[in-house]
Amino acid sequence: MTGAILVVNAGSSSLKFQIFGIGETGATLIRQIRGQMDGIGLRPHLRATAADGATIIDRAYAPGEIPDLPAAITETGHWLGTLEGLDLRAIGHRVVHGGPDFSAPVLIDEAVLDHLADYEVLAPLHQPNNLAPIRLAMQISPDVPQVACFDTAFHRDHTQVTESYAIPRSYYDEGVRRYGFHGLSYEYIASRLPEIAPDIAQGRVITAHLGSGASMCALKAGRSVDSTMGFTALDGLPMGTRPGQLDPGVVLYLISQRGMSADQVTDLLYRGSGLKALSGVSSDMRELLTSDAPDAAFAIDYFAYRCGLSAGMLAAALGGLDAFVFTAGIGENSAPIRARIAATLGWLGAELDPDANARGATLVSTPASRIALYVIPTDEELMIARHTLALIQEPQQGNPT
Ligand SMILES: Nc1ncnc2c1ncn2[C@@H]1O[C@H](COP(=O)(O)OP(=O)(O)O)[C@@H](O)[C@H]1O
Ligand SMILES: CC(=O)OP(=O)(O)O
Ligand SMILES: [Mg+2]
Repeated sequence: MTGAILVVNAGSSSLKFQIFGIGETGATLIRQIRGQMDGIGLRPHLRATAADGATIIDRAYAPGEIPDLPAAITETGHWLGTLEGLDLRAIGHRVVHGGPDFSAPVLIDEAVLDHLADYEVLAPLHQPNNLAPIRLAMQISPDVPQVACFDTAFHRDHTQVTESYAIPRSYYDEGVRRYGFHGLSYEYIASRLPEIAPDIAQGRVITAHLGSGASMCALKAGRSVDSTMGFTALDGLPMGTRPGQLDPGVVLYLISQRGMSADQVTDLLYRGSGLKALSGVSSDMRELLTSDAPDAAFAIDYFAYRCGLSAGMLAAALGGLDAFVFTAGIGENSAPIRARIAATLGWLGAELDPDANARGATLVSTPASRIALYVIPTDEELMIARHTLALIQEPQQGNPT
């Protein structure tokens, strides 16, 4: 082993991290530690396991101890600092928004960091949390190179028709575009498909990243051709606390008729909508599935219905569909939600195998299904580690700062 790479992935409801050893040849990554702090502000829990599955830490906190992501970053950073014998060669970070200027991973310096801070307004739930650990590491370990890997980068070869809004072109030129997010997850899934389903990897695949944030991506021969998210991570599918697709007229109404400020609308759309608002119970799909509240069932109906609509839209973008992949927290773990969504794909010829689905098999469709249905666990952290390793070995800062 020739040192290690720490990967940090700050999502909207969790802080995930992994440590990879770099193999002797410098070309391989060996997973050593995988962990996350989740339930932030609700039921905070820090867990980490070694490569053999042994628990290294399993600690629950009171909600007030870890009320938000910054507190999770501080606590997790403190715990990582107690690990002995860690020969860190680089830190790779998930950064949600790369805007128009970053279409590939980049080595971080002060100028890059300032540039990325400009995009905080475009991803208020994520970008500040993505940048905070970078600043912290710059202070603690200024000599360790840090790499930013973007959610938006994998989608950056979309055509201009896909990427545009029908508003004056000058807005496109200044960066108002449909970017799409969860790109590291989709890039990882695209890298797995040739191993899992070589016949399908070259075909038309919708991948549904259903977590606390949720989106779908249309993959053609492993490349992203469209996605449900846009300029920000608000568009598309309903999410834990975000509404998904919303007529912009609703925003105008909130401002002009309800007198809401930009901050109030931001808070409503990023933190006060989605499953949480519809159910009145929780933003967490696990809690909705076990709740007896009628509004929890309504929120699930809404989620499944909107997933079906988006799948239809992306199937049109692909000109047909060969496979559908479920991934992320809900997609990987919830058989009932997969069943609900698979039912919305019935018109395309999808047929779920209920036993395989209940078991959480990789292939969950029947042999007769015209569309193959897969469950593939995502690994954004491995994708980040791969990019980080590539960049520290051959630093090319192709992006402007
Ligand atoms: N067994 C499960 N059944 C239903 N939902 C689940 C299950 N396990 C996790 N989830 C859901 O996954 C979501 C979190 O997904 P995740 O991909 O970890 O999100 P993020 O990275 O955005 O924080 C939560 O809504 C959680 O309820
Ligand atoms: C972009 C986004 O919504 O990310 P997450 O799912 O981690 O909230
Ligand atoms: Mg996530």
